[in-house]
Amino acid sequence: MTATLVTGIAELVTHDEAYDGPLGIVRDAAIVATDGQVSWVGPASDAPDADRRVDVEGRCVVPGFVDSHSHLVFAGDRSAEFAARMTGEPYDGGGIAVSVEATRAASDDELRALLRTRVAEMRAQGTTTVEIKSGYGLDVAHEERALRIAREFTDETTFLGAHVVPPEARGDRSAYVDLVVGDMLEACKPYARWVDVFCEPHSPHAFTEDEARRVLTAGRDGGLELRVHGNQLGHGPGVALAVELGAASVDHCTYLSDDDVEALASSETVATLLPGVEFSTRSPYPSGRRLIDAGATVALATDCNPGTCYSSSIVLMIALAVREMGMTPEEALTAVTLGSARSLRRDDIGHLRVGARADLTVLDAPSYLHIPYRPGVPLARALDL
Ligand SMILES: N=CN[C@@H](CCC(=O)O)C(=O)O
Ligand SMILES: [Zn+2]
Repeated sequence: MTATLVTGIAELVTHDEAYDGPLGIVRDAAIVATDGQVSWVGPASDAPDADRRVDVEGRCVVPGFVDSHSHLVFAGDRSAEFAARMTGEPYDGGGIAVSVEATRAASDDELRALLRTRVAEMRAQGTTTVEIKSGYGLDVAHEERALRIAREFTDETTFLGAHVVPPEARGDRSAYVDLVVGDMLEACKPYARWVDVFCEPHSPHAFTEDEARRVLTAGRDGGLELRVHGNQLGHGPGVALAVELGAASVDHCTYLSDDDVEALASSETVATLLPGVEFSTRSPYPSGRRLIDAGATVALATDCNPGTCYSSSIVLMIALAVREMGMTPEEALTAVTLGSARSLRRDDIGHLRVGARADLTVLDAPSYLHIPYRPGVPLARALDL
C-alpha cells in the first residue's frame, strides 16, 4: 500500500455534504490517495502521515472531470466545413460521411495514435474519465475496430453504428438498420458498454423514432446500456424515447418542449448538454437553468468530434454554460463531475469523498470560480499521483 498526501490545497471541492456549501468545499485542505482511492480528506492541520507528499502550493483541487460524450476515433479533417458554417451553412450531419471515408482508410496504428493524442490532450486539461463512441466506421469490421481500439483507452465505450446511414446504404435504410441490430451489434458488443443512436428527424442522414427504438431495444437485449443523441437540430422524439426506454442519458437537448423538460425531471435520465456544439454550429444554446429549475439532472460534456465541436476542453464547456446557459459556476462544475458521472451510472468518480477513485484535477488558480472567470486560459490539468 502506498499513501500519497496532497497538501497546499487552498480550496478542495469534494461534493461531500459534510463540508461547505453546494460543492462541499474544504479550505486549506489536504487529501490522501492510497492505491488509487481517496482514503482521507480534511483540513491540512489534521492530515495524517503518508509515504509520499505532493505540495500543490495554494492551488484549487477539484474532482477529475468526466467527459461523458465524445467521438474520438476518427481520421481526416473537416475544418473547411466548420469555416462554411461560420458564414451561414447549416449543420445536418451530412459531413459525417467525410469522416467515415477517412476513418475507414486509416490503419489501426494510425487510429490508435490519433486516439492516444486526443485522450492525452483531454487529460492535460483535467479530464480523467472519457466516454468514447464509435460511429465513423458504419460497417461491421470498421465499427468493431473502432470499439476495440477505444477499449484500450476507456471502459466507457459506446456502440454508435446508428450514427447515420452510410452513403453506400442510402438506397435501403431498413437493410442498414437490420445490419446494425444484427451482425454489427454482435461484433461490437464485446467491446462496448453502451449503445447510442442519432435520433433526429431533422437530418435526412440520421434515424427516425421507430428506427431508433429498434436499435436501442436490440442493444439492450444484447446487454448494452442506453444513451441517445436527441433533439439536436429541432424539436423531436429523442428525449421522450430516451426517458421511455430508461436511457442513462439523452445528449444535446438543444430544443426541448415543456413535456420534454417535465419527462426528464421526473426520470433518472440525465440531460447532457453540449455547448461546444452550439458554439461550433452557430445554434441557439439550450437553457441549463430551465432544466435545473425543473429538477432534472444536468451533465455537460465536450462531444469532441470532427464535425460539430472539435474541442476537448471541458473548462470551455463550463465557461459557455455559465455565460450562455444560465448555470451558476457551481452548477456547471457539478455538471462536469457528479452530473456526468451519473450519466455514466458511476458513483466512484465525479467526487472526492473517501472511497472515490483518486482522480484529482488541479487548477492554476486559488478557486474553481477562475474556470469561467478566465476563459481560454489553460488552468486545469489532471494530477499524476
Ligand atoms: N450529431 C451527431 N453526431 C455528432 C457529430 C458528428 C459529426 O458531425 O461528425 C454530434 O454529437 O454532434
Ligand atoms: Zn455526439
